[in-house]
Amino acid sequence: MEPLERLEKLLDKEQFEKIKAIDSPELHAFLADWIEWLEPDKVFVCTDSEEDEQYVRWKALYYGEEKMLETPNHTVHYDNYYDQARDKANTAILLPGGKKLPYINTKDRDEGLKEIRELMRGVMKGKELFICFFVLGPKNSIFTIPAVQLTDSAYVAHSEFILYRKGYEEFKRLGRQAKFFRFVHSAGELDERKTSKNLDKRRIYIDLEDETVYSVNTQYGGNTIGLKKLAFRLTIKRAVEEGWLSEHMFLMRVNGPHGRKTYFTGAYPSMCGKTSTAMIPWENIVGDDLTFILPVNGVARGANVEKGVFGIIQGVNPEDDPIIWQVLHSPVEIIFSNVLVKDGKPYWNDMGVPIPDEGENHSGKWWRGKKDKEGNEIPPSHKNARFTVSLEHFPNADLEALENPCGVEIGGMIFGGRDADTWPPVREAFDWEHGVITMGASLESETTAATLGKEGVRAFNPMAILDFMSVHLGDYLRNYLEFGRKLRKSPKIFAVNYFLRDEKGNWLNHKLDKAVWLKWMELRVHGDVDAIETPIGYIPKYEDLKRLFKEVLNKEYTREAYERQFTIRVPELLAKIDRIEEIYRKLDNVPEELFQVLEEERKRLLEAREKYGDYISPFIFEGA
Ligand SMILES: Nc1nc2c(ncn2[C@@H]2O[C@H](COP(=O)(O)OP(=O)(O)OP(=O)(O)O)[C@@H](O)[C@H]2O)c(=O)[nH]1
Ligand SMILES: O=C([O-])CC(=O)C(=O)O
Ligand SMILES: [Mn+2]
Repeated sequence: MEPLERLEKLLDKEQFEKIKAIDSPELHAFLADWIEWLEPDKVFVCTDSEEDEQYVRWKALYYGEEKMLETPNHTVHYDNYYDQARDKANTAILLPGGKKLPYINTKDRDEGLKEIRELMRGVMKGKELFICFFVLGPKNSIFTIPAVQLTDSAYVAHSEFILYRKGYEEFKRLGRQAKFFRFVHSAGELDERKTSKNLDKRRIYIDLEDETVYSVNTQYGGNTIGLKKLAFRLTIKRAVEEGWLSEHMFLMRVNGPHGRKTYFTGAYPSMCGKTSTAMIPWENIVGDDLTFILPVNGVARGANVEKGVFGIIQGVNPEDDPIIWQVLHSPVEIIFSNVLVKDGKPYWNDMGVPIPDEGENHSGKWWRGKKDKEGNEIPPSHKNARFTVSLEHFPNADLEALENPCGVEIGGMIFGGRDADTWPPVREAFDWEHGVITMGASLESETTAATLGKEGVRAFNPMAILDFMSVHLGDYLRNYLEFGRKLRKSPKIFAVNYFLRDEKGNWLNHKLDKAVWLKWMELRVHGDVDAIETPIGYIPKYEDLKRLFKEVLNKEYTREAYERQFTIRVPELLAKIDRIEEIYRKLDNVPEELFQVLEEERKRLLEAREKYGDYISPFIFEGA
């Protein structure tokens, strides 16, 4: 039977008409196959109408995946206590013939497909299937990629309406031309709290060949929201094949002197400051997690893949994050996940106001001192608890940049991670290659609660993207290096480190100091200030930072603080180069210039040590 005929039998008339309006036999076949396989009781097809979106919102409440909070338009969603973060161990890239790729969890494609299909057979019996259409990137633009999501979780569909641009009309417009991504998700069997039950059978499999991702027995957004980190694996591959960049980066506007607007991207691993940076007062946010960068007439132009924020809520407080705080306390549409709720109000760790001693949270009924099965005390909210909200509600969102079908010109690209003792707070690369290799490709960061497993372990994480990598690292880096060469004017590359500590473990910087680093980088993009040349790149001059600290934060910045933060730590830097080189030596197919650039940096550090010792004050380089 033809797919459309099968669909006519599977769907009620109204839903069938919505599908039939899209002229795509490929889509019809995909839908017919999967609806027959998943066996939902009911199917709902979402168009771009407000009515259909409203239906999904309501179903999330009706099925108990979300509950209303006191403030209108606010809801709370819980994931299973053991389903609070991305599950790296059970996420795999499917590759034909059991091919392996370094640093990537791979699985034989046939085996993986067989396994996941088995797990999904009839999994939606008794449930409703939502079929949703979205696009990645701004609509009708050089960045746009259409995607269809099948899910039995109204929470997942609801989250996607907040986070992505609607795509039903785009599917209709493109018809057979659409080269679309597909996502098939089922939360699986649910427990009485409406959280996924069969976590031992949690699987997330990415099929690059069919550009399809399957996810089952999980609800946590990072494992389930197709257009977010699942699509990301697919776009990384497309980008490498087509010569552009798909990155784990925020996109923001830094406001320079006399109304000058300069756009920056920043790649930091999960829970390492992308949202906090893009949301910093004084500047404007375009995106906080995923950016596409295309070469357009010799210029790097970037666009936010998304239109909303799935942000970490722990630590959001009125002083450090006034804008997020304000939005979270206004009656706009927000899903809070895995927070503490008491009398209809959400609470989270380190929110800077008193938190009740009991309520409901990700562990069920909660009271202070409650322990989990492992004997660990359960905090009020999970460390990876999040809020989901559209960017349009943020007073600091640069909506023009967000919707620009040509994206915005990127002036600077920043790399950073959790690094207690090696990199200075901010520095600028000598050039594209130097930045890509010694900053991006050499990124290391301590692990966080955004993934299941141990926290605080220093880990190699090139471009903050390793968790999502879907191609050989060598091919990825070669594409990066070539990308810069295609440009008339390549963005300047910078590295930041917000997480330096002293011997006692205290932070060397305040959370808002990044505002100063951003202003300095903006000036550097336009050559407005000089800098000090060191073996690892250019660092700011004390006088410039002193002035900026005063102007931006109204703070005195002492020579002692500067010297401590910007000391060039030669032993740590050399040890890092050794670690990174060793990693890349073990891989085949790494661009040769990576080793040259690392070797040059090592030589500069050794020469400096010869002259000035292990720990070199920035004032020494300034005088040299
Ligand atoms: N010490 C310190 N902590 C910071 C700083 N900036 C951000 N953080 C902390 O870093 C954590 C997460 O930061 P986010 O900005 O939400 O992380 P993200 O990079 O957007 O993460 P994902 O959404 O997981 O990709 C929060 O717990 C912040 O409190 C800083 O300058 N200093
Ligand atoms: O994908 C997620 O779960 C949230 C996120 O941004 C990340 O972990 O980088
Ligand atoms: Mn992220």
